[in-house]
Order: sequence, then C-alpha cells, then structure tokens
Amino acid sequence: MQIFVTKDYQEMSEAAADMIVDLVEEKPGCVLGLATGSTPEGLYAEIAKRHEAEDIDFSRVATFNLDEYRGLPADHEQSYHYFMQKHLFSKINVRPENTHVPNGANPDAQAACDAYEASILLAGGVDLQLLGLGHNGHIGFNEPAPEFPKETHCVDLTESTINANSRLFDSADEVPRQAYTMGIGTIMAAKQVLVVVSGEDKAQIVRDAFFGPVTPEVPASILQFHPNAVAIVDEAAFSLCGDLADEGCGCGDPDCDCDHDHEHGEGCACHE
Ligand SMILES: N[C@@H]1[C@@H](O)[C@H](O)[C@@H](COP(=O)(O)O)O[C@@H]1O
Repeated sequence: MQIFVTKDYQEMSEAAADMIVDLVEEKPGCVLGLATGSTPEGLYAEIAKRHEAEDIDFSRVATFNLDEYRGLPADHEQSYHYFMQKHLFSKINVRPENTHVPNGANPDAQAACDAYEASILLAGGVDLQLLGLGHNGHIGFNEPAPEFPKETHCVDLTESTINANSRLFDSADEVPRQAYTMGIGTIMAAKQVLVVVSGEDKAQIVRDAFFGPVTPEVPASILQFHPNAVAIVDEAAFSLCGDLADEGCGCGDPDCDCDHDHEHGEGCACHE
C-alpha cells in the first residue's frame, strides 16, 4: 500500500481528484467506485471544477457507489443517491443510466444486494474504488466483525456509526439501522483502491488500519493486502504514524528519501 501525506484537506482533495481525472482521461469508459461521507466532498468539488474548466468528459464513465441506507428512497435528502446527485452527478456529464447506487428502497435485501453485485460484474468490475474511512475502520458500511464479508450484503450499523452519521440527520433516532453495502470481497476486486482520510480524529484509526495487524475487526486493514492500493492522508490524520514511517518525511512511502526540510507535497519525491 502506498501512502501519500498531504499538508491539509484541500491538498488531499486535489491529489485524489487528479488520480480520478487522470484515469478518466486515460480510459474514458472506465468504471469508478464512489464513496459518500464528508471526506470526498472536496474531491468531488475539484472534479466538478476540472470538468468545467477542462471539459473532462464523463459521458462514457460508469459509477458504482459503495453503499446506501436500507429504507431510504433515492429522493430522501439523507440518502446516498441524493448525496451523489448533489455533490457530483449534477455537476458533470455522467449519464444517469450509468450511475449506480444500491437500491435502499427495495425491502428485499437479498434481491437488492444480488442485483447490485451482478450489475458490477456485468460492467466488467471496478477500475478504481474510492473509499473513506470510518472511525472504527469501516469501509463502505463493512463494520468490524469476526470475518470479512465477501459480497454486497445488508448490514446492521453499529452504534458508533449511527452516532457519527447522526450529524447529518435531525436526530440519531432518524438514522436508519441498516444499510446495503459492497462487501470486502467486492472492494478488494477493484483493480485499484484509493482511500482518502483527513483530520486528527482519524489519526488512531489510520495507524491501526494501515500499520496494524490485518483483521476483520478493523475492516480497512485488509487494504494492506490489495496489490494496488493508495491512501492519501492529510498530516492531521497521519499525526500518530510518524514513528512508523520507514524514513524520510513521515509519508510512509519506503522509497521516499526527502530531507524533512520542506512542506509535504513540495519537492518531495513521494508526491511527484
Ligand atoms: N458509509 C460511509 C462511509 O463510506 C464513509 O467512509 C464513512 C466516513 O465518513 P466521513 O468521511 O464523513 O468521516 O461514513 C459513512 O459511514
């Protein structure tokens, strides 16, 4: 796993948007796996800006979101359908029929999840899967568990996730208790994975997930085994990992040989 450390949230968002835009330019018919949460908002804004300024074409891109709350229809303001529409889909020229989010309005969990998994396979699999990181190490809505769930499935959300996500609802009581999410197997099948993490409140989980033992109790730790995983983490989120980086500026890249005498991202070999 390659870890790049950026000065702040804005620099993290720009670096992640660059990776996604580069892929779309190289492979106009690529399949993007997308994520929700506060962390990707900045990078979606950057992508929208690049689309506008440089006419980046998304008309052949297909997208698959990681997850959706069970029981929320697509037009519910807290649904992930709505989030994606607001932050990205309405701002780029992606075709609505090419955007996919699990169908939270389908009460038949097995049918909704099986159909979603099949549609990813039919599209040829995900080229690049974007991920945020939950405070307990969840990715998508794969919560800490005794084993790694493989395919898209229905999950019971943990109290900590319900509380963390209640900031977006009127109260914690309104947060759905279940969600449909890609499984860890679905995520690991993506050709490339890009995790974005920002903020001091994520510092402990960054250390546990990216440097600790690989265990389903920290679902994101499995990404250490992905053959092409990149994490872009801001300094605040990386602040408990400095002693674990092999050498150099603390970015975690073993090939980095910079000399600490500069700001992250400036003249540092690992940011080129
Ligand atoms: N299901 C989403 C995850 O996909 C996301 O990564 C996580 C972290 O969100 P944030 O970026 O707001 O911290 O929250 C939610 O639970």
